[in-house]
Amino acid sequence: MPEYLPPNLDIIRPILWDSRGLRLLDQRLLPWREKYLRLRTPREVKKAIKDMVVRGAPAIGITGAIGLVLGAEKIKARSKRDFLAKLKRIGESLKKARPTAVNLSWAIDRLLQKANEADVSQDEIVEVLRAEALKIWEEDIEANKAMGRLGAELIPDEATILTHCNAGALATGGYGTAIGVIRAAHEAGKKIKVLADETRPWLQGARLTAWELKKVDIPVEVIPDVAAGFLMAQGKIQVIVVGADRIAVNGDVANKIGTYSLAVLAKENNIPFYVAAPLSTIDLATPGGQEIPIEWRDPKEVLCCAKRRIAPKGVSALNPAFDITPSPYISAIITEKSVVRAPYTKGLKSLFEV
Ligand SMILES: CSC[C@H]1O[C@H](OP(=O)(O)O)[C@H](O)[C@@H]1O
Repeated sequence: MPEYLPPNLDIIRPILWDSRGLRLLDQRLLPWREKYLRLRTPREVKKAIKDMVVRGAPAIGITGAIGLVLGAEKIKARSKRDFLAKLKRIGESLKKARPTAVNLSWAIDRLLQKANEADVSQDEIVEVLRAEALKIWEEDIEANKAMGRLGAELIPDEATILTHCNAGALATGGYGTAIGVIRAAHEAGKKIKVLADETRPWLQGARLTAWELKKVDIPVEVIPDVAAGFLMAQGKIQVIVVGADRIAVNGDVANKIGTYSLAVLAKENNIPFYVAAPLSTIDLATPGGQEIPIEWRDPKEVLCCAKRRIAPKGVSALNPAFDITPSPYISAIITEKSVVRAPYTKGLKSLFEV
C-alpha cells in the first residue's frame, strides 16, 4: 500500500495519507486518546475540517488539498472539460468547511490552477494533483522550520513565553508556526519555558499545545485565559508568540478568539507580541482585518465543558471562533522568508516580489 507522505515528516503526525485514503489524528480526543479517523471522500474531509477533527490554518489547507485529490480519483467524466468542471465543484465545496483560515481556499485554488494548466490526460491530472498536494505539505514543514530559526533569534535565553491556542505541528504540516519558534529556541539551547493559555472554549492550549510540548520535552504550564494579563503585569512573561489564520495586507491578523485581548495587554505591559505565519496565511487580496470573515461556531461549545452543561438551560452563548488584532499591536510578523515589522503593507507585499 503506497503511502503519500513528505520526506521531512515531523514526529508529531496529525495527517497520514496512503492509497486507502486519508487518516487524521482526531484532535477532539487529545490528550486523552490518540485515535486516527480514515476518510475516503471529499464530503468526509469537509465534515472533518468543519468538526475540527483536524484544525489549524495550514493543516486544514493541506487536508483540503488531499480531499480534492480523493475527489479527483473518483470523478467519472465525459471529457477533460467535464472533469475540470466537476473538480472545481468539489473544490468550491471544500472551501466552505471553515471561512477564516485563508490556507484552505489558497490550497484548493493552487490545485485547481495546476489542473487547468496541466497539458496531460485526465488520469495523469490526478497524479499532478497528488504531487501538488504533497508539495504544499512539504513546503509547509520547511516554512515552519525556517520561521522557527528566524523567530528563535527574537527569544531571549531563559524567557517565559506565552502562547495562545495551538499553532504547532497539530495545526500545520508539521513542526508548527508559533510552536515552531518555541521548538527552534529550545533546540538552539535556550532555557525557555512556556505558558499555554487554555484557550476556551475548545481548549486547544490546555489539550493540544500542552500535549505537543510535553512530547518534545519543552517545559509547559497551562494557565486560564483570564490569568494572562495578571501574569504579564507581574513580569512573569517576557514574550508572546501566536499563530494566525489570515493576515491582511495591512498586517491586521485574524487568530483564535482571545488573541486581540493578549495583544492589547502586551502593549500595555511593554511585552513583545509576535505572530508567526507562513506566506500561505498572508492574503494580499484582503485589505484589512475588517474584511476577514469570522467564523461563529455552535454556542454549545461554550455552554458545555467536558460534556457537561455549565450554564442553565434556556441560556444561550456567543461563540466567535476568531478575532482581529490590528497591526499596531503586533511587534513583528515572523515568516519563513523574513521577520516583517511595520509598516506592514510594504513589508508583506515585498515577500511576494520575485
Ligand atoms: C498555525 S494556524 C493555528 C491557528 O488555528 C487555530 O484555530 P483553530 O484551532 O480554530 O483552527 C488558531 O487560530 C491558531 O492560532
